[in-house]
Amino acid sequence: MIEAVGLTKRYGAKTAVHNLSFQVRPGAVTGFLGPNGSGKSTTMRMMLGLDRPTAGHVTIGGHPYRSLPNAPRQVGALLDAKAVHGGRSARNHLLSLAQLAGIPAARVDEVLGVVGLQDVARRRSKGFSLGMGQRLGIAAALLGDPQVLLFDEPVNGLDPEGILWVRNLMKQLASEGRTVFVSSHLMSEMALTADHLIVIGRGQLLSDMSVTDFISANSADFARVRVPADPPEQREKLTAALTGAGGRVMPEADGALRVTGLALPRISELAHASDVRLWELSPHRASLEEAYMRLTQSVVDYRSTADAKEGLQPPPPPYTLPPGPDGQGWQGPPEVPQQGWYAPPPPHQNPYATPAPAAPSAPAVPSAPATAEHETSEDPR
Ligand SMILES: Nc1ncnc2c1ncn2[C@@H]1O[C@H](COP(=O)(O)OP(=O)(O)OP(=O)(O)O)[C@@H](O)[C@H]1O
Repeated sequence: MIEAVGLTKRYGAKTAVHNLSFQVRPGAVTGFLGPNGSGKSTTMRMMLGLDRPTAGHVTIGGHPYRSLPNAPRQVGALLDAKAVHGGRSARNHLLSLAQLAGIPAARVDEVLGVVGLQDVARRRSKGFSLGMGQRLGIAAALLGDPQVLLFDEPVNGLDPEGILWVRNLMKQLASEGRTVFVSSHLMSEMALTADHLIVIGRGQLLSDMSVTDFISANSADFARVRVPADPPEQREKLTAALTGAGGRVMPEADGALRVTGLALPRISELAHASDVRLWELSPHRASLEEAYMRLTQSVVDYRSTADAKEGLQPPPPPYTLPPGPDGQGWQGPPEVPQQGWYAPPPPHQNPYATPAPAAPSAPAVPSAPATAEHETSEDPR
C-alpha cells in the first residue's frame, strides 16, 4: 500500500503539491488524474524518493522509499520512458538495472518477452519509436517483479494494440494483488482500466473514490427524448407536461430534448397522457470524461482554444452580435472567429449542455474562473 499524509512540495514560491493525503490499496488499479501541472509527477517523484517533501510524508508498505531494503524488487516505476542511455541496447539497459538490484539476467529476457521487445533486444534504444521506448520503460518497471507499480502516462505513444496490452497488463497486475498506481490524461482508457481514482487539481485532492462513484458524484444522468418534428406543437406540449411534473428540459443541438429530474417510465407516461408520440426515449449515462471535466474545469491552468467551436459561450466584449439579414435580431450563434481568447464555461456548469441563446442586445459573457492562472491564446493548429 502507498500512503501519503499531508504531502506538500514547494518549489520557491510555487506550491506544486499541497497537503495531499490518500492511500493507494493493493489489488486494484488506481488512476491518478489531474490537469497539466496539477502535481501528479511531483507526487510520484516524492513517492520514489526522487524529490523530498517540503512537509508531510509518503510511504510504501509503511516505509519511505529510500528506507526500503532492495527497493527495485518491491517497487517498479515508469516515470519517464526517455530516461535511458540511448547508446545501450534494450537488453543491456535492462541488464545494468538488473545487476544493480541483484536480479538474475534470465529475468531480463523474461520481461523483454512480456513487453514484446525480444526481437529488438540487441538494438540501441536511441532508434526506438515512442511506443517501443514506453515498452522498454514498462519492462524496467516489471524487472524486480515488484508488489507496487507506479506508471506515469504508460500508454503515451502506444498504438491501439499497445494500449490494449497495457490495459490488460495493469488489470492482471492488480488481480495478482499488486498495488498499481497509474497517471493518465486518457479518460476513456482510465474508464476501462481503473477501479479507483485519485483526482488532484492545483496540487490539492479533489476526489478519492471508485470510478463508478466518481461518475455519479460529478455528473447528472439524463434522458434523451425525441418527438416527430411534425406537428411542431408536439415538442412544446411535451415540454410543458414534463416541466409541469417537475422535470427540467433543455434542447439538444439535434432537436432532441434533454430531460433531468424525471425517471424514464414517468416521461413515457406523461408523453402518453399528453398524446405525444415519442421517437426516442433513451437513458444517457455520463462518461468519466464528462464527470472529470465537470470536476476539474475550474482548476485547469493551461487551456487550449483548439476546440473553440465546441460548446462556446459568446465571446467577451467589445464583440457585438452580427446583425441578421434584416439588420436586427438574434440569428443563431455568431460565427466563431478563429483567433482570440474564449472564456470557458463557469465552474459547476455542465460544459456539454447546449448553451441557451443569449438576448441579442446583451449576450451573456461568463468571466473566466478567477482561479485560472495561465490561458493560452494561440490556436495550436
Ligand atoms: N523542479 C521543479 N522546479 C520548479 N517547479 C516545478 C518543478 N517540478 C514541477 N514544477 C511545477 O510544479 C507544478 C506541478 O508539476 P507536475 O509536473 O508535477 O504536474 P503534472 O500534474 O505531472 O503535469 P502534467 O500532466 O503536465 O505532466 C507545475 O506548475 C510545475 O511547473
